Formats: sequence, C-alpha cells, structure tokens
Amino acid sequence: METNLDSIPLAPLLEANQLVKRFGELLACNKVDLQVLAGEVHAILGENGAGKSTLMKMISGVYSVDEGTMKWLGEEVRLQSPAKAKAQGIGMVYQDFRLVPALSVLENIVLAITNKGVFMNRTKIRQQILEVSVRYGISVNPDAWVWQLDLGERQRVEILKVLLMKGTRLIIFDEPTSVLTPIEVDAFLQMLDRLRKDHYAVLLITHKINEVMAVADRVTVLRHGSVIYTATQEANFTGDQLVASMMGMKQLVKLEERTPWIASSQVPVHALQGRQLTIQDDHGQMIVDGIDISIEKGKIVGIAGISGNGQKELFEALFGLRALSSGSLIINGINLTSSPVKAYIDAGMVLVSEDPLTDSVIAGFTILEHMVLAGLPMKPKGLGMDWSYIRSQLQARKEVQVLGLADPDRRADRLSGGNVQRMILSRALLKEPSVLLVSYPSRGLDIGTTRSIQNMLIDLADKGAAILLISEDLGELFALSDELLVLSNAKLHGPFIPSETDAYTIGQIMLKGETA
Ligand SMILES: Nc1ncnc2c1ncn2[C@@H]1O[C@H](COP(=O)(O)OP(=O)(O)OP(=O)(O)O)[C@@H](O)[C@H]1O
Repeated sequence: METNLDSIPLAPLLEANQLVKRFGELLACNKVDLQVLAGEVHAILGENGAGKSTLMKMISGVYSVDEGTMKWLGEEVRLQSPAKAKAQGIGMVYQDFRLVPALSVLENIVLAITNKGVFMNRTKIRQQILEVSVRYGISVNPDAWVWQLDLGERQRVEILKVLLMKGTRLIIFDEPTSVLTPIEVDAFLQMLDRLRKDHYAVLLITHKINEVMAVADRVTVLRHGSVIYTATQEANFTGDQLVASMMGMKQLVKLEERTPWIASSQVPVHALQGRQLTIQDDHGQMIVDGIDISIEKGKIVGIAGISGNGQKELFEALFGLRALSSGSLIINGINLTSSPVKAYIDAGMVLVSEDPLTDSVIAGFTILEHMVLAGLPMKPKGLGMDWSYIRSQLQARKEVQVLGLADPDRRADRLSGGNVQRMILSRALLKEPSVLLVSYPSRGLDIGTTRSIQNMLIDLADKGAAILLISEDLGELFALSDELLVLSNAKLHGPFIPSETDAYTIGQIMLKGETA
C-alpha cells in the first residue's frame, strides 16, 4: 500500500505545455499549460464544453495529444494509453463508473490492480482495502456485489481502485460530487484534505464553486479550450471572480424568487394523483410501499432522498415504465393505471431520467435527429425531410437559446456531459409538458446554465404545469419547491413547506426516515 509517499518532489509532478486536442474542426484544447504539484488540490473550472474532460483525458492517456508535451517529475513522457499513465502514477476516477456489476467489490479491485486475474492474494488485498478505507474514510464492504451499491458507494470503489494501484501519485476526479448526497460531499471533501496531507496531487473538475473555495490550493479556468486564469490560493481569488472568468462577457442571471403557490380554485385540480403505490426494484424487493402522492397544477413538489432509495423506481412507475405492484395512477383526470408509456406521453407527461446518457442518447444520432424523434414537428421535402426548415424551427425556440443548445448537427454521443444535459432539458421543455418528472436537472451543468434551467422550471410551473423534482442538491430543492417530500425506508414523509423547515431536518429524515 502506497499511502505514505516516500519522497516529495520539488519539481512539479506534472507539467503540461501547450497541449492541443482537435476533434475534426473543433479545437477542444488550445495550447493549454498546466502544472500540478504533489500535495495540492488543483481545481479545473469552466463552462460546459470548455475542454476540462478532454484535458484530463489527455493527462490520463485516454486521448492522444495532437500537439504539446508533458513532463512527469521533470522528464518528458508520452502517455499514449491509460496503462502508460497508470504506470507513471496517474489514476482517474471517471464520471461514468467502470465496474463489473456481477463481481464483488473485492473482485473488481483485484481485477483493476493486477494483471493476474482473480487468483492473487485476496487476503492481502482485503486487508489493504480495509486500511485505506479507514485512513481516507471510504467505507465500503469488500464482499458486497457491485450491482447492489448505490452511486456514492460505486464511486468509493473507483477511488479505492486508484489508491490501491501501486505508485499512484496523481488522482483525477471528473465532477465527483455530482452523484453524491450532501452528507457524502462533506466526507469526500475531507478525504481530499487527507490525500493532500499524504502528498498526493489531486486534479478536480467541478462546477461547484463552494467546493473549490473549500478545498482548492490552486485553480485553473478554461474557456473555449484555452486557459483564461490560473492562480494559487495566495492570490485570494473569490468565487465571484472565478465565475466571471468562466463566463467571460456573459452575466450570471439571477434565480427568480418563487412566489408562494396559491390554488387557482377552491377544489384542488390535480395533474397527478397516485394512490397506494407499491413498487418493486429490479430484484423484486419492495422499494416503495403503499404511498400516496398528488401534485396540483402549477405546483413544484421536490423529493429529497438518498440515491438508490427508490426515487428512480418511483419516477419510472409514475411514467408507466415500471409496473406497479399495486395502486392507481390518474394523470390529468384520466386513469392510466397499467397503461403503456405512450398513454402517459399523450396525457402531457415528460420524464427527464436520472441517467440521460444511458436512457436517452442514441449512438450516432445528431441532436436534431433526437429532437425529431421526440416529436419536433417535421416537414417533408421530396422523399425525405426538410432538415434546414426543422433546424431553423428548433433554433428559433427560446428554450434552445436560453439553455445554449450545441449545434443541432453534432452527434449527441460526442457532446460533453453538460451539453448532453442541455439537449435533454431542451427536449423536455420543447414539449411543453403539463406534468414534468425531472431528475437532477442541474447535474453536470455549469453555473450559468443551472440558473437558466431553474428559472425555466419556475416559469413552466407559473404557466400551470405540475412538476415533480428530484435533486441531490438540497439548496435547489428548497429554492424551487412549493412542497418537499422525503422518500426514505420505502415511505414518503411530508409534505414540508420549505420556508417552515430546514436542511438539517430534511437531512435527518433522509437518513433515518424520521426526525431526531
Ligand atoms: N470524442 C469526441 N468527439 C468529438 N467531440 C468531442 C469529443 N469529446 C469531446 N468533444 C467536444 O470537445 C469539446 C470539449 O468537451 P469536454 O468534454 O472536454 O468539455 P467539458 O469542459 O468537460 O464540459 P462539461 O462541463 O459539459 O463536461 C466539446 O465541444 C465536446 O463536444
């Protein structure tokens, strides 16, 4: 185990000089310089598509470098594959986890850190897992199956893989906290501090300015593929400065104040009514147990809960994607219990799932093709389609302009994470839903786009839509919701009025299903 590193180099651990990466015509990284020192947390900031992941993928050997050089401990290196980068001591914790669900935690770690398969000394590795878990506060059961783990636990396995790799000195995290609950985020930040004290170097991509201010020793801001700003903590940079340098000439829009919701009539008009809903997960376990849920028109109801506690299954069942074990569902006055998904879509419902990349992106299809498949009006031309007309219709839409949708002719599977999210959200809003089920709307979005989507959700509710919102960000839930519900231990708790409760109370119910 290499937790206490033997020597602290005086030269930068990594020095990247004038790195360039092109994808066809697109210049994703343009002459980027970057220094990383042992014992520092170096945050990489930038708007969606600024080139952060591309830069990290060059450093971790996933992408080849088109131009420029890299030095590792003062020596020039060519990191032509992830294996070469690992051999130098560079490990990356990806946004999309690379674990084998059918194997245990221990087996996944053994596979990752050896070339000898599963027959090596498991007792020793188990011991190492326990030691590293204790040292860095990364608790995970070595014998659990990976398919049983929630996102936070899977991330901890990825981190263990990197830490247990012999000789790791630089660890790259790509938006690590976007899948974590608030409590897990605190533990993660403490772990970074411990890593720093143990002289690891950390490169951290994040959109959360408060995390940067809490842990970063150094920041580098990218805009349109170029380094716009880099400084150590001694420069006393502020969060506002960092946001300004990310956004350039653009102004950060204000989050609209949510005006208190008032019923439009004496009799409640429910857009969604679920009665006594019981839902099983993929393994036949009851994950939602006889809950009632209803949303009136024009209301935003937020659901707080720890990922893996049934929100995903609840959303799928509310949209007809997952069979109800029992209960009934009425959407806009129509009883849709046991109806196919199409009936829910026809009733005006739209779902933004928690994993859009897997659930909603078709490999090889452009953004425009995704929009047409989702129902953007088509116009035939000859034997085919009038694509230029469809494109101009799309680009004229306010939602598309405000969210800054990428060029409609680009392939969706090659967009940056945040640009995929912009596509999914634009597509959802273009349908003008009367009932919107939206999971983690701001996941992966830069700060400006996060504000834009939050304002658009408020506008949609003001126009009469019923919105059910899942978010890991309690701040977002409190700012947007008229009512909060907590899903815990298969039951719904609440409703709570955001102005009459606090994050601590909600956090306690999330964890224990009850207060104190
Ligand atoms: N494999 C690829 N093929 C084509 N274009 C790509 C590929 N990978 C990235 N790009 C493009 O390069 C640009 C930079 O993308 P990158 O993923 O590095 O951005 P990012 O700063 O990490 O964004 P985000 O915050 O949204 O994750 C984007 O325009 C993206 O669409």
